[in-house]
Parts: sequence; C-alpha cells; structure tokens
Amino acid sequence: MEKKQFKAESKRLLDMMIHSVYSNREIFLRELISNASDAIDKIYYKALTDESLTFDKDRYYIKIIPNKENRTLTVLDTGIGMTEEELEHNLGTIAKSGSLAFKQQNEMKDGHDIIGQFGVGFYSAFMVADEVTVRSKALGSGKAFEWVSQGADGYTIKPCDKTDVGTEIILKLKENTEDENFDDYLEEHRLKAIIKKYSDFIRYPIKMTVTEMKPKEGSDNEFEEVKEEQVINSMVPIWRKNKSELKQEDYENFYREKRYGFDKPLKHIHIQVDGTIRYNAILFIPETIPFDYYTKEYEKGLELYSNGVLIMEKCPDLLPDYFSFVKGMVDSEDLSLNISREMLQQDRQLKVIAKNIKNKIKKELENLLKHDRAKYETFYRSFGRQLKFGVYNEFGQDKDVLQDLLMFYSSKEKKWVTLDEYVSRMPEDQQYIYYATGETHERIDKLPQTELIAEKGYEILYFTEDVDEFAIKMLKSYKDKEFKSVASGDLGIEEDDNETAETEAKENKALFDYMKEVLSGKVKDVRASKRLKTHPVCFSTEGEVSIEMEKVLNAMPNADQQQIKADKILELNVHHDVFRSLKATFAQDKEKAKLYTNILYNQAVLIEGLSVEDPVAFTNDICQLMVQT
Ligand SMILES: Nc1ncnc2c1ncn2[C@@H]1O[C@H](COP(=O)(O)OP(=O)(O)OP(=O)(O)O)[C@@H](O)[C@H]1O
Repeated sequence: MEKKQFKAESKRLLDMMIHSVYSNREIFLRELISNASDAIDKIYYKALTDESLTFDKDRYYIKIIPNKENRTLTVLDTGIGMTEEELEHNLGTIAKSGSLAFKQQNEMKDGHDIIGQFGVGFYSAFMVADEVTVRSKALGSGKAFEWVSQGADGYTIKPCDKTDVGTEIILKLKENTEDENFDDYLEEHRLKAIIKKYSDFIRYPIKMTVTEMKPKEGSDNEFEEVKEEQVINSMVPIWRKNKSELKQEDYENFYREKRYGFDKPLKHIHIQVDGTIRYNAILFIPETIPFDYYTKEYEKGLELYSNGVLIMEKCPDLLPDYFSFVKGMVDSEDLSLNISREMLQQDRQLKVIAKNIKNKIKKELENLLKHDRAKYETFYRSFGRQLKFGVYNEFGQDKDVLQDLLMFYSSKEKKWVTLDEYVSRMPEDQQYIYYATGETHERIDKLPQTELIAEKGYEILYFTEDVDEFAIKMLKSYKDKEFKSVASGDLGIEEDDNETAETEAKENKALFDYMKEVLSGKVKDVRASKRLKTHPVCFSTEGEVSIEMEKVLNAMPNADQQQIKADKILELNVHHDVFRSLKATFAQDKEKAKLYTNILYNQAVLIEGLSVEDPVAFTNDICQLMVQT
C-alpha cells in the first residue's frame, strides 16, 4: 500500500508538537477526549436541523480502554465519525481543524461548546504512542476506514470493518524509558485521575471498566475483585446550572470536591455573564487561612476552563494579589488560547474577566461588611492583613479599591470599626484620625501617649500589625482627614494655654539641655510634654519614621546596614512628682541627675517595647538609686 506523506511543513510541525508544544504529556488524553466530545456534539448540532436525525443522549458516550497485554490505550467515541476524505484532510494535514470548519459551515449560534479550533490536539497522541490507529465510520456512510501512522514518516488509509458509527483511536504506547514510564497510562487509577483533572465536565459520559474490591456474596469478611464499567466524569458543571437550582450545600460540596480548602467557605460568588465576553465563575472566600498563606510558597490563582476543559490549574492573572485568598474557577468560551492550551496569549478577554471578577469580589465583601458583620470580622481576622498589604503595595495604587474594606480596633467602641464609621462620628473640633501602635490592644490601652487624646474624648485606632502604619502612610488621608499617630511630635490639638507651655520650656531649658547632652545622640530633643497627664515620661517622634516603623524596618533582613532610626523626643510631664525630684536633684547633684536621666530614658524605651541597649547598665543604675535612697 502506498504510504502518503505528510506535507513537508507538517513533518516539522509534527516534530514540534511531539517535542516542544506541550510541557506535560498527560494532556494527550484531554485532547483525544475533547475531540471525541466534539464529534458527539456535531451529531447533536446536526440533529437540531435535520429532522431525520434524533439525538438520544443515552447512545452517546466516550470509552477509555487500556489493554495491558498489548500495551494499547483506546479512546472510543460514538460521535459523527470521519469519512475517508475527512481522515485524509483532518488527520493528514496538521493544523487543519475539521471542527473549526464545522463551526463555520454550520453557523452555529450556540455552537461555542465545540472545543477544537487549531487542528493540532490529535497529534499530542504521538507524545505517548509510537503508532496511532484511527478507525472511523462516518454518520450516513456505509464504509469504515482505518488511518495508521507512526509519526513523522506519514500515514496509510485503508477500508476496515467497523459496524457502529464513531471513531476508535488506538495508541500503541512507547517503550518505557529511564525518565518516563508509559505503562502508567494503562493504569486505571492514573487514567481516572487524568480524566477527573481535565475532562470532568465533558458533557457526555466517559466510561471505563474499573476494578474494585467488593465484599464476597454471602461473606462478611471476604472480598473479591469485581470489574465494572463506570462513568468517570461528573459531566454537569455546576457553574452552568441556574443559580436558582443550586443550594448552599451544592456550593459547599463543590468546594470540598475541588479541594479548594478543608474549611467551609464563608461565602460563594456565582457569576454568569453573557455579554460581549461570556464566562461563568464560582468563587469562594475561605473561612480560615491556608497554612502557607502568608509565605512565599503560596500560589494564588483560579482554575481556568475553556468550554469545560481545564486549561490551567492556577491562573494567577485572574486575581489581584490583595484578593489572593479567593479560590474557585472561571470557565469561558471566549478565551484566545495558544495551541497547547497551556498558556494564554496576551489576552484582552482575560483582562476583562479579571477586572469583572475583582469588582465582584470587592462588592461582595462590602455587602458582607454591611449585612453580616460577624462573618466579615471572621474573614477580616484571616485576610485583613492581605488587604492592608494591598493598600501599601505598588505605591498605593489600589488604595481606593480597598480603603472601605479596612477595619481597626477602636479605643472607644472596643471593637473593630471602619474608617467611615470613625470619620462619621468625629467631633467637629477634631482634625485628625488618631492611631496608636503597639503589640496588643491591652498594651496600647496603657500607652502614656494616648492620655491627652483620650482626655479630649477622641477615638483612637489601634494598630497591632506591622503593616498597619505602612498602609496608613500610603493612604495618607481618608475623606480628607489625615492620619496622625498619638506619638507624633505635633498632635494638631489647639493649645488652651500656650503661654504656660512657653514658660515651662524656658524655665527648664538648662535641665533639658543637660539631659540632651547626657543622652548624646539618642534623642533629638528633651521637652515638656503636653500630652502626658498621669505618666512621668514618654517618647514622641518627629518626621516620617515612627518608632513602630523603626522596629519593623530593623527587623528585616539586611537591616544591620540600614539602621533606620526614628527621631525621638523625650517628653517629660513637668507636673509629675518625678519631675520635681529630678529638677531638685539637678540643682544640687549633676551626677545624680545624670542617673535619673538615663533611667527615665530607658523607661521610655521600655514603654515603646524597644530593647534597652545596655540592660546591665540600666539595672545597675536602678540598684545605685536604691542604695542612695
Ligand atoms: N474522534 C474524532 N471524531 C471525529 N473527528 C475527529 C476526531 N478526532 C479528530 N477529528 C477531526 O480531526 C480534526 C483535527 O483534530 P485535532 O485534535 O488535531 O484538532 P482540533 O480538535 O480541530 O483542534 P485543537 O488543536 O484545538 O484541538 C478535528 O477538527 C476533527 O475534524
């Protein structure tokens, strides 16, 4: 029999297909199953317009038949089949898609389900097979034909015996190599896993005979191997079902089956868009943080399907980083895939979908915040930190999207509040949104710096996470109200008694200068405090870097080289007994005043949660004081 040659370009193309287009061999099965599904779809579409044809769903299926003895894997379908010419045209010419032609010829309005478009998927079979045999009988044709090829050197076509309409593709698997065990593709569990992974939502049953251990009849403890034909795929993608048909538990089951997480999702979002770009998506907001969430290992992304066929397990471009906790999938008919269906070409459609998804997630979170505060707080406890990173990252470019989703603990309400709630109840004379930083709410409650603000009756937001202050610096203001730390040098509060303050500063100038000298370089200034009411001493800061930021920045790798320092002001409560004692000592005994200065300085250091530079010297100072008194 004459061997026909692939076209010259086709030879090269075939070589490329086998060696370079796909990075993952297992997808050959996805491609063959997709072709089989297309072939059944074609009968379905024909039946829509041809009255002599009926489409009885039960007669249409795909079957996977591994044969260990012969080392063959067969993919069989009861689809439209191929005539001799079609075998020649569609399989003899690489990059010629009979499916694409079918779509065009039939001008199908709702024919988007047909998967094939490039005319190359079939050849992925040669990644696992030395020889591929296609036996096919076309609908309406009395004869069947067999196409056989060993790859690059061409193919043969001859008549064959086949009674049923449809196609059978028989792969003679390659010999095993050191790197690859092709026998794997004969194992039921492996085949099942590949089908589930890529082709679970093919609309026709994918059948396979599977071996299972079942209890022996009449015996309680004896088991036997039973072979039975099973349908491997779930067929109906829940995202294509009408939302009204689906219950909460259907979504929860889907979340569990897909292994998106071990928790129960807090919320699901089902999107069905039928506009210029059509897509369906089911998204989930998890309740608990995945164990690796705040690590580099965590990979964000949504599953991406094209026509129900899995294209990518984690498509990162579908989610902004700040919503990286969202799990779920997107299915669209309108994606421009590249031929391997592995990567997407720079894709306008994908960008549009990603943008829609982002807006939808934001809206759902806002709804949750508005209508189910307790649930939102659960969410926020897990992922609020990520939202704050989102505000800070990329120089604050996403701050407008995220600012209304932020919450901070409030000194007054003793619970989490939003910025909007804070601003809406600010007294008229209050100019700034005040915040205080510290390790825990309890520690911040006791901070000396908060005394004046609290006395004024202003609310303070508590920042306990390292990212908080950085995010807020990026935000700068909310609804025209700027943020101010309770430790900032200027609190922006109108002085009732400016004269007294000036006199106090003048009166104590010599003492303050002396203290500054003793603390040489450790503080920028020593001042009489306006904010302290009952405590003797604290730090405030000037400039951009706060003490909290100093801590965070210096805890980073390579921090040694940077050594970022906040400009600290040592503030003293001049109405406190301790100050009176200090002043009297300064008048009589400079050495003792030095001791007092060091102790007061280190007290301020401890209040801030900073570490005392020389703990031994500090304890010695205290001991010395105890001996003297
Ligand atoms: N099982 C089948 N039954 C009927 N026709 C088939 C079958 N498999 C392949 N064909 C025909 O062969 C053509 C080429 O198949 P191939 O998988 O290479 O490309 P495709 O499915 O059209 O596109 P893609 O590369 O996007 O998958 C198909 O378009 C189809 O016309």
